[in-house]
Amino acid sequence: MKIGVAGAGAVGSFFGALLHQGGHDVTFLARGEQLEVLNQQGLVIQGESENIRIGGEFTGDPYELAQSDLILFCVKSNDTEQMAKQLHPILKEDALVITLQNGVDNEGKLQEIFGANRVLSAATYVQVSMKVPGQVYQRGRVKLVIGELIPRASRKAKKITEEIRSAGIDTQYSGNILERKWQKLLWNITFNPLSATIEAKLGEILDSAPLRKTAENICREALATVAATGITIDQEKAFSTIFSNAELARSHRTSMLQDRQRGKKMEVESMCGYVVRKARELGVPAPTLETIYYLLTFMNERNQ
Ligand SMILES: NC(=O)C1=CN([C@@H]2O[C@H](COP(=O)(O)OP(=O)(O)OC[C@H]3O[C@@H](n4cnc5c(N)ncnc54)[C@H](OP(=O)(O)O)[C@@H]3O)[C@@H](O)[C@H]2O)C=CC1
Ligand SMILES: CC(C)(CO)C(=O)C(=O)O
Repeated sequence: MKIGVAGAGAVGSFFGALLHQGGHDVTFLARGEQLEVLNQQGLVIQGESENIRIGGEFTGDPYELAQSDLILFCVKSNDTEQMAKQLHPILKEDALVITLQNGVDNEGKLQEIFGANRVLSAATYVQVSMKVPGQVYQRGRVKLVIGELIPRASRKAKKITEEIRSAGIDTQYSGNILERKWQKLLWNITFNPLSATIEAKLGEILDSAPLRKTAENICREALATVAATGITIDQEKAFSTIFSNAELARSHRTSMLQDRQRGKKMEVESMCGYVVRKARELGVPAPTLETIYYLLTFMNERNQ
């Protein structure tokens, strides 16, 4: 399959590299220093058990993705519309776009631009960061759960799941991907905004009584919001899974913390803003989350 990676940062470079290794023809769209280093040295993945270096096609020109059968959509959510509008006029009409992004609001934005039928979604389980350009540092489990957003695209989602699995990536199909993405969002909202506000790794949040209590409050508020949307989630089970999974990622700097430390705009709107607005709309009190949302919004504005 011809695959274009739209946004070869941590997630895009990592999954693009695995697909390249698995025999797919992958083109990585990058920019700035990242692109310069990729062109000079190739891409290095520093995994838990091995380091791999891959060559491949690295470009700053979106037209080089025009012949892709599949786009791995991996920019931060603040860049979703801009990247989608660049790609839409140049892609083949039957090319599919799969979002590996966190949150649950990129899907709708992509469907509006590419059409409902062409967009798939993935819940992305991986811990990756770019310590220096051209090098992705990966820890923890690697897994994708893929699904369609409208029932008539299920055949496409199953086919893509198979293609990605056959490249050696643990990949599952889900008939209810948005619920799965909400579950991932619950994890992210519990830790990403707090970790970015106080610049702490997950282990520090888990070990400090006041920080842990704050994370628990956020988690409870977000769980109540999800319940009010009508999605049925076992709240106690979800709560304990979120905190036990965090134990497995103690040394991870969340992607939002990475953005803060690199002076990049954080994904505040698609993560906190989205849930805060949903809570307000549904009459669910979410004071902790709302406060963190205001603090992060201030930080994003100050950095612009
Ligand atoms: N990091 C993680 O462990 C995980 C992240 N996620 C989610 O995955 C998504 C991607 O995260 P992550 O990979 O960490 O983010 P990164 O910032 O590392 O990657 C995004 C990349 O896209 C590039 N980009 C943006 N716009 C363009 C453009 N027009 N042309 C070329 N390149 C462009 C960015 O460049 P620049 O840096 O110049 O802006 C950056 O290199 C997010 O939604 C995140 O929440 C999900 C699971 C785990
Ligand atoms: C914490 C993690 C790695 C969970 O997959 C994540 O989604 C993020 O850093 O944004």
